Amino acid sequence: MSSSLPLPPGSSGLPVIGETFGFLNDPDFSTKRHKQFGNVFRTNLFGRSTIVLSGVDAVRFVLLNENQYFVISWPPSVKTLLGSASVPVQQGSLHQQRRKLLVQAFQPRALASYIPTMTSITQNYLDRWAQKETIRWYPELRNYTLDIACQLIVGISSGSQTRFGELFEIWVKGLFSVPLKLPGTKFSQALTSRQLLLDEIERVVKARQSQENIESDSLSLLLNAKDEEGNRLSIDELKDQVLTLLFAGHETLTSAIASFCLLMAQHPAILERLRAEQSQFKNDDLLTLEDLKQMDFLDQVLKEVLRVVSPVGGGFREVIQECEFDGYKIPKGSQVLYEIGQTHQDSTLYPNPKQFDPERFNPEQKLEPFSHVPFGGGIRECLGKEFARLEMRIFAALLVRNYEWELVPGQNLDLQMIPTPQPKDGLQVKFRRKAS
Ligand code: HEM
Repeated sequence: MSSSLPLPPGSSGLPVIGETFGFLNDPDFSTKRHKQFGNVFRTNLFGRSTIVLSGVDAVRFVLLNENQYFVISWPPSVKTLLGSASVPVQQGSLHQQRRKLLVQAFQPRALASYIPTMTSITQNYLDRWAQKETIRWYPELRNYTLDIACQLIVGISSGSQTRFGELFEIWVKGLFSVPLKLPGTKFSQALTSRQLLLDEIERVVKARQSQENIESDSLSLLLNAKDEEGNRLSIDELKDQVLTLLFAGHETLTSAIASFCLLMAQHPAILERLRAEQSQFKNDDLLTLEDLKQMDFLDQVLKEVLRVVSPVGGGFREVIQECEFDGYKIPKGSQVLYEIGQTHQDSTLYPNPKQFDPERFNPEQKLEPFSHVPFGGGIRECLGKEFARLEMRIFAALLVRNYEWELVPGQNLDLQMIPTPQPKDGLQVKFRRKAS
């Protein structure tokens, strides 16, 4: 019986705040504790007793026992600001039904229809950067991914330059904050922005409903999507889902693309191999799904980027039934954190884990299930995984074909980890079009 087993080793830290401060501020918080205690340790985060689990067995255990031992758990600020209808917040059968509906915006046909828009926004940004010489790339990349998300998810052009983009940034800043509804707090500002964003989404939805020609974006697909009983999403639910997709599709992708840019600047031989692969394709900027599928080395490189710097560090779950892992009791009512980034650094899975080596993902190497989980897994696997992979491939292909960039010396390239990993000084580069 698990009740007689010991709790995992670790410390609860200070009263109330536990070890939250260290978790948020020390990039080696988990590494130190795993070294001392092994793959499982106990701590206290965000006011809750938390068990942190790392490694392939732990990830499999958590992700395959969703709804049996674990359910999704979000800090109160995230839950309120995403909205009760948002798919990452929903649980049980409703969650599964809603996923089936939303997944229609990410089917291969839908993805293929997104390629021209992704390509032209990418090309516009690349041309603009080439005229600037030196850029602080991270904020530019945030605008870039937001523009693509706004265009393809709600049909709003140049979103980052609009009032919608401004409101969105305020809303994002409140997501992981203390949920105090006092004037001036990040949380109340975000709540106000949420309402204004929902109003704007409603306006777009209503305009779309009265429009004859169908746009090629997720909103059109979601407006028409039906569940098994033939029901469509209500307008209130649609608004929450659209806001969620905008968020999920923006921060994570910015981090992933920026890591690609940084790692390629630091690994010129790999960049040269990528350029050689791209030279096999027609350089007319008209990418097709077929071309993208044949970029095998690029695919390996992007997998290694997501391993070395995982945009999402892990996922929180609440324990709904006491269970056992690795000889320890996992008590009901506590929360668990399954770790993605730490699992990707496990030297038994990835020898010399700090080294950037795309050959780890050579198709001849057999990958153990749940050892490479940048997009999570099980019934909550990332809904936008293929959208993200598509955007990353388009960006990377167009970038390496025609442009070169070098890191401005003297900047701090250490990563700030929250909310997603990003170079502390914003990734400053000299950028230009390659001489042909
Ligand atoms: C490189 C980019 C991305 C990464 C690394 C990533 C990673 C993840 C991870 C790890 C999860 C699961 C979290 C958990 O288990 O608690 C997740 C869930 C999710 N992702 Fe992504 N994501 C990315 C891009 C996107 C995009 C582009 C979209 C949509 C346009 C998206 C939509 C979602 C949604 C809706 C969920 C919740 C699924 C559910 O709860 O059923 N993601 N993502």
